[in-house]
Amino acid sequence: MMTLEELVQSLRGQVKVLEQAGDLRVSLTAITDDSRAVQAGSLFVAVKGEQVDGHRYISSALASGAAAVVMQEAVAEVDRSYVRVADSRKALGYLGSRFYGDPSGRLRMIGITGTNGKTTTSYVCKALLESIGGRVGLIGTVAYQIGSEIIPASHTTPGALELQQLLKKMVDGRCSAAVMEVSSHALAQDRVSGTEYDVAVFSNLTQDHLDFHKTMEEYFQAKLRLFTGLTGIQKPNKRAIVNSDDPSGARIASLCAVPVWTYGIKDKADLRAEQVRLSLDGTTFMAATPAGTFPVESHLVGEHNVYNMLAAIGVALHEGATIDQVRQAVTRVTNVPGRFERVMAGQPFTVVVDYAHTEDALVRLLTAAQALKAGRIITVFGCGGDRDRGKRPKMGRAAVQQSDVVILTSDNPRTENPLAILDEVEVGVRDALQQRSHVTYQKVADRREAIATAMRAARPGDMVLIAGKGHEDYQIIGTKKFHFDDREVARDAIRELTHCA
Ligand SMILES: CC(=O)N[C@H]1[C@@H](OP(=O)(O)OP(=O)(O)OC[C@H]2O[C@@H](n3ccc(=O)[nH]c3=O)[C@H](O)[C@@H]2O)O[C@H](CO)[C@@H](O)[C@@H]1O[C@H](C)C(=O)N[C@@H](C)C(=O)N[C@H](CCC(=O)O)C(=O)O
Ligand SMILES: Nc1ncnc2c1ncn2[C@@H]1O[C@H](COP(=O)(O)OP(=O)(O)OP(=O)(O)O)[C@@H](O)[C@H]1O
Ligand SMILES: N[C@H](CCC[C@H](N)C(=O)O)C(=O)O
Ligand SMILES: [Mg+2]
Repeated sequence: MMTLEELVQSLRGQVKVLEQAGDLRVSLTAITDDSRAVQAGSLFVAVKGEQVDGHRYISSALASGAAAVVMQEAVAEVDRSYVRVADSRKALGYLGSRFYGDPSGRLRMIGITGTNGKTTTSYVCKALLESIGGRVGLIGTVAYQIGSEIIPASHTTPGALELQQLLKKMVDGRCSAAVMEVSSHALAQDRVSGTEYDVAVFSNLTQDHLDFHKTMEEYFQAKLRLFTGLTGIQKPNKRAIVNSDDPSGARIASLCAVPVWTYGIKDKADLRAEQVRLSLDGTTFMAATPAGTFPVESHLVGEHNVYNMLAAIGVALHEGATIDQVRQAVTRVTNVPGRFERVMAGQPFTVVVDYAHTEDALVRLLTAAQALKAGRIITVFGCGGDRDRGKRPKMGRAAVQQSDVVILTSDNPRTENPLAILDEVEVGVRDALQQRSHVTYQKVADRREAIATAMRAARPGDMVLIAGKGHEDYQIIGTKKFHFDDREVARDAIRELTHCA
């Protein structure tokens, strides 16, 4: 058990303590920022959220037996020990880290940020680091993994306390390193305060999440925090690994005060891919790195994955992997769930499920498909509700620009009217159709029906791309989650074809 005094020491130099009252030696059994989870002896941290203000729940937390409160606002009715700080959301991560034994200080911590490529890079990174020896934990969009334990992910980057709990589990589970995706939401909301990274990776920055960040500059500044945050950390041998083919990457490299390795294909980067050969079964290239130049053979498809591999190779080399370890481990990565995942059910055409849900991702997916296709490209996609509306027409345009058949459908409509979302995507579709009038276009709001329509339209040699939901095994309509898996639905639709034939 820990006292409030011990916990508050973790804020020193990080978050200003404005006021304290009561006995700070009070022992705390748990820590939470959710009044509904308070038990006798808990510390309740009142956080101002995006939806509600946690200070409103202080009385309820006290009624449930909270032993102490950390808060930002002066609240009159607190009759227990309390500490008032300048920023309770930022404090939450530091307090959590201390409560769970500063786990990030006991692991090699790899943080990966950027609009696209984080999940893929994290999977490759985990495989590469495991080749050095030792267990490697993983936190990201698809799942949280601690050894053989796999916890379905609620967020790409969990909330501050859940994150510290997971990292503690990794320490307890004798992991030597943790690879994690760090979303821009997490950086903006201080979910990773108190987490000390050894290596930070930047993949790229293109439009997404402008519902939350408002401008691209604000979005960039959120990503940048992962890199400027490295400076204040005491760990030895820190490094930033940054895609210098992306203009924002070059900017991050110039603003980062720790040693940097750049990576890229176009640029004269520290880690470079040369002689890239793409095929539907995988990719080969020569990796020119600070440790030497060597051939890489991978099952991952598309040029965008060359970037993801270079980033992961950079991390592994920095962490001490040998070239042989890297080469063997890269080849062992067969597939990242829902990323260019082939569905093979005996059909005479190619079916790919992919998580492209931004304009740039869709362009990269279609570019890969264009280079590898034998017949036409049939693209089924939509855009998520309650998310950045600005990306909708752009994705519509991108789909038409590189497909032969476009079937516009629903992604996760959430609380929006699905048809209204389609209308917004359609603005871009119609715009691009003016130049590409040969493209066949349909709108099928029901995703299952849209996938079946694509399968019926496919001829031998065609490539059907089902984009946007990747590994997701659900569809969110309104506030309800229904079971829905593009891969399963595609397989069912193919089976229907053979039944009807
Ligand atoms: C917009 C957003 O990011 N919101 C996140 C945010 O919640 P919030 O600030 O809105 O919290 P709130 O509901 O206002 O509550 C404020 C405080 O009051 C407390 N409270 C609330 C009610 C109550 O009865 N008692 C109580 O004490 C809450 O526990 C909280 O401490 O902080 C929460 C905890 O960290 C997150 O769960 C929540 O994610 C929401 C559900 C979400 O959908 N987020 C998505 C957009 C997201 O985070 N996505 C990113 C990026 C995805 C990617 O690109 O890969 C991700 O990392 O997943
Ligand atoms: N390096 C890359 N650059 C651009 N697009 C990419 C890159 N890597 C993958 N993509 C595309 O983006 C999609 C999402 O990739 P991935 O899941 O690895 O990224 P992410 O950053 O984790 O995404 P999210 O933030 O949604 O979790 C892929 O399915 C692919 O279409
Ligand atoms: N982490 C991303 C995932 C989007 C996936 C897409 N299927 C959607 O629902 O929009 C987000 O929450 O914006
Ligand atoms: Mg991800």
